Amino acid sequence: MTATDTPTEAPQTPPPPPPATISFESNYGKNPLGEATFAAMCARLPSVLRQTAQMAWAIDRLAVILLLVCQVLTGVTAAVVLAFTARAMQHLVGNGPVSERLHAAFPALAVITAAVAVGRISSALSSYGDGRISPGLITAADTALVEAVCRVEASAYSEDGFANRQEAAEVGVSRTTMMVKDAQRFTAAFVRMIAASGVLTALHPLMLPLLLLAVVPAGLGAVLSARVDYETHYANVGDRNVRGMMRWWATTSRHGDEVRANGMTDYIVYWYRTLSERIDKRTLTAAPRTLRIMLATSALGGIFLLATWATLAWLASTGRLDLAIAATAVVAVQTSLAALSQLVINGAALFHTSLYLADMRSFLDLAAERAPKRGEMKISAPVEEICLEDVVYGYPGKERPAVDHVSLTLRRGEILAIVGENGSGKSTLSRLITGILLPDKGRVAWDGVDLASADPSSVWAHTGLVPQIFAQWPLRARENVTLGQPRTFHDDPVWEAIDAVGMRTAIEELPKELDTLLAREFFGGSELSGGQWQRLACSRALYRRSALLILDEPTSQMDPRGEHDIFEEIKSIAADRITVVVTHQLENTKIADRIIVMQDGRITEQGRYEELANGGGLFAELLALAKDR
Ligand SMILES: Nc1ncnc2c1ncn2[C@@H]1O[C@H](COP(=O)(O)OP(=O)(O)OP(=O)(O)O)[C@@H](O)[C@H]1O
Repeated sequence: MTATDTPTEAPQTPPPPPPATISFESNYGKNPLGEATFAAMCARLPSVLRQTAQMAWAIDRLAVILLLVCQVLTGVTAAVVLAFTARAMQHLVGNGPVSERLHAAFPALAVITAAVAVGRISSALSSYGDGRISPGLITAADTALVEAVCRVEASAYSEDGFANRQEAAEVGVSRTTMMVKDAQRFTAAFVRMIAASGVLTALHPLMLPLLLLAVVPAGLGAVLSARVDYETHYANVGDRNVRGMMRWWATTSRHGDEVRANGMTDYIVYWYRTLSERIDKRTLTAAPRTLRIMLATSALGGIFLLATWATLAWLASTGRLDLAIAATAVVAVQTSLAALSQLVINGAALFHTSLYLADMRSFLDLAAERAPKRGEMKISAPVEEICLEDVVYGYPGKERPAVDHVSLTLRRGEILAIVGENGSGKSTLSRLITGILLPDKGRVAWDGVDLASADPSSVWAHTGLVPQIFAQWPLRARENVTLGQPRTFHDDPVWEAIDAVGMRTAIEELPKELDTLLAREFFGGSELSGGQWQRLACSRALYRRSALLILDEPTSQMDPRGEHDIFEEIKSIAADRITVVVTHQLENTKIADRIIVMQDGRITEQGRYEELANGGGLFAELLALAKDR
């Protein structure tokens, strides 16, 4: 068929597959609310209030005091309004000319007006207090989450459910914004309710229980719908997490070419829509449940409210309640009703928020558990020897270890090359050498110090790593070199690292040289080519002048000159450090003092280039394949 031919019949192809169903069978696949009773859920409120208060106190004590004063004022003003309404009513519904009755009621009316004004001012001040606390609270929660994730042992990322719990915690962070507002509204309603119900009970002891019956169903409804809402959220966490990741990969300009030129757009859009519809479907199945709950509880509440008004009418019409008192009771019922409704609605909101915050807290606890607890031993430079003794490491959920009984000694001044086929364990071995991962069996020791008992930051103060997949930080060019290092007063060391990877001209051509933001997406930002980014990643590792330099496929995107420059630089600085190069470019291993060949997690050959090239093993075979073009 020629290029201009068109097929006469559309080929039969299966429809595109829907997104994979993500289900978690682990502990975290189970909704923690599944078996919680209504009473148990309500019992959470005091602890949520206490935690909110503690967190707010740590952010802004003055604002917390202001909020507390305002809550008390709200209650006092509500009580004053009701008490003086009763007094004013007695005058207003009494006998005599209207002007006289008004005159007699005037002082009480003035007090009511002043109390209402104070109530309004305290409510405005409450919003101000909340406004002062909330941003700090969100920042504290957000940074705590980012820090916790950055600090966990790298092995935690591979644990079942870790990413999903992180996603759930992210929702908790975004809900922090509601925390103070909900708590403040809840306590304000509580104080108002106490004040109003006190007055109401003084008017007639039967009124309050009836009112309570009228609003409790609404509270029950709000809590039960919050529970349904959370259940839906919980069921959707896995899908939402994958959708979020996919969204980033699909829409970031960095992968725009791959998406377009490989004709991926239609499938990605289909995938995204299908997954979103699956999430929507779960959300929609919750809607009738919520409706049923709301209708049933509203009906029940309505019946009790009718009973309250009927009782009031009966008390007044049978003379059991004075008319003036009955009129005040109407106001007190309205006030109590509003306060009680606010109490249950905000209580339910607080409960709702607390569910998400509990996820955040439990993730932070998990992250704290997974934070390195290795020991206090310090590593100091220069590092003379790194020794791996019968090291085994397997990723969670994998049957076969990625590194299997490896013993190896690296000495200062040596360049070690690690080669082997894909998946043979080269990167895992380098992660074990740097102490990013700790072995399941065996030990890795730097100058005799077992990394399992060494403070990891003291280890990483002496490492420089160029990983296979490196970050292109949206920072200035200078920070892309110095990131992770203390600042220097001048740029000479930065330029030195840039020269070492042959990037001087490219950086000088940037609009603001070292000050240029390396992110094309942002105004004033610039972009580097793939190879230039890789050179910059190498300069970042070289700049550290570390005792251990590990380069995992450092030149895969570089032109021959860049590759030559890097390897020359590696050779020239090798005497002071231990250098490890992981590479598939076997010619590059000529610079190594020793090459190890990995197969299925084990070292199967080692020696110098010439020995291995003529040794008739895997190295020789791979070399022959590389030359057979
Ligand atoms: N984070 C991870 N979680 C689970 N398994 C992993 C993880 N990283 C690697 N593996 C598995 O461990 C084995 C060794 O992987 P490793 O990345 O060390 O190989 P490699 O030799 O560096 O491969 P390549 O040449 O492709 O870079 C592989 O089977 C891989 O699937």
